[in-house]
Amino acid sequence: MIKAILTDIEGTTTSLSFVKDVLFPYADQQMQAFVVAHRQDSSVAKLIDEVRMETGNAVLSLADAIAQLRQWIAEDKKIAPLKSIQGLMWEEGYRNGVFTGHVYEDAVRNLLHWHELGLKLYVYSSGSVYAQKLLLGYSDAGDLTPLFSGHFDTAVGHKREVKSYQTIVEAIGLPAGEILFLSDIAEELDAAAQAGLQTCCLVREHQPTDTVQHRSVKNFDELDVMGIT
Ligand SMILES: CSCCC(=O)C(=O)COP(=O)(O)O
Ligand SMILES: [Mg+2]
Repeated sequence: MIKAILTDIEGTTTSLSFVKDVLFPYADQQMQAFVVAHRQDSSVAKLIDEVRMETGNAVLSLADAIAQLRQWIAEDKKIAPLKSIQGLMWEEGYRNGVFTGHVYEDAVRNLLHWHELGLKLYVYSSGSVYAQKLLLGYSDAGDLTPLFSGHFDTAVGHKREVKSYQTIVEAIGLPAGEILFLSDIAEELDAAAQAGLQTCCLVREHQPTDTVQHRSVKNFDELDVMGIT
C-alpha cells in the first residue's frame, strides 16, 4: 500500500515549457544585473565561490563566473550553485508577478485528493528546495506548499543515482515499497526502482526513451494510487 508520493517537478507536475521558455530565459536575462547588484550579499558571494570551485579556477573573474552561469543555463546543467542562484532570481519574478508557477490542473486536483486521503507528499527536483517552494507557493492555483511534508534537491545526490533515493527513503522513514516516485525521465525511474521505490512514468508532452519496466500514465487522473500494492 502506498503511504507517500515523491514527485518530480519539470515534466511531471509542471510543463517543460514553463521551465524552458519562462524560468530559464528569465534567469538568463537577469543574471548579469542580479549578480552584480547582489555580489556583496553573503549568499551570492558564496555561490560565486562555488562556481569558481566547480570550474576549478579559484581566480575566475565575476564577469567570467556570470558567463559560466549563463552557459550552464543554455546547456540545462543541474549544477548546485546555478540552481541556487536561479532560485534567488526567480523569487523576484514571482514576487513581482512577472509569472506564476505552472502546475497542471490534474496535478493540483490529485495532490489535494492524495493529501486529503492522508498520503504524505514530497518533492524531489533538480531545482533547489528554495526554487521548488517558490514554484509551488506562487503557483497558478495558489499556495500549494502546505500539501507537502518535505522537499529534496541535488543536495541528496543526482536524480539518476540509486544512492539519492536510498537517502530520501531514510529521510522519509517509510519502507521504500510504500513510496511512489513520479517522473518523466526513465533514468530517474530506473534509479528509484533499484532503490526499491514504486515508480510511475508521466508521459505528458514527449515520449520517454525506455520505460518498459515502469507503469506509465498521461496525467495524474489516470493514476490509481490506492490500487498499487
Ligand atoms: C523546481 S525549480 C524549476 C525547475 C528546475 O530548475 C529544474 O532543474 C527542474 O528539474 P526537475 O528535476 O524538476 O526535472
Ligand atoms: Mg522531470
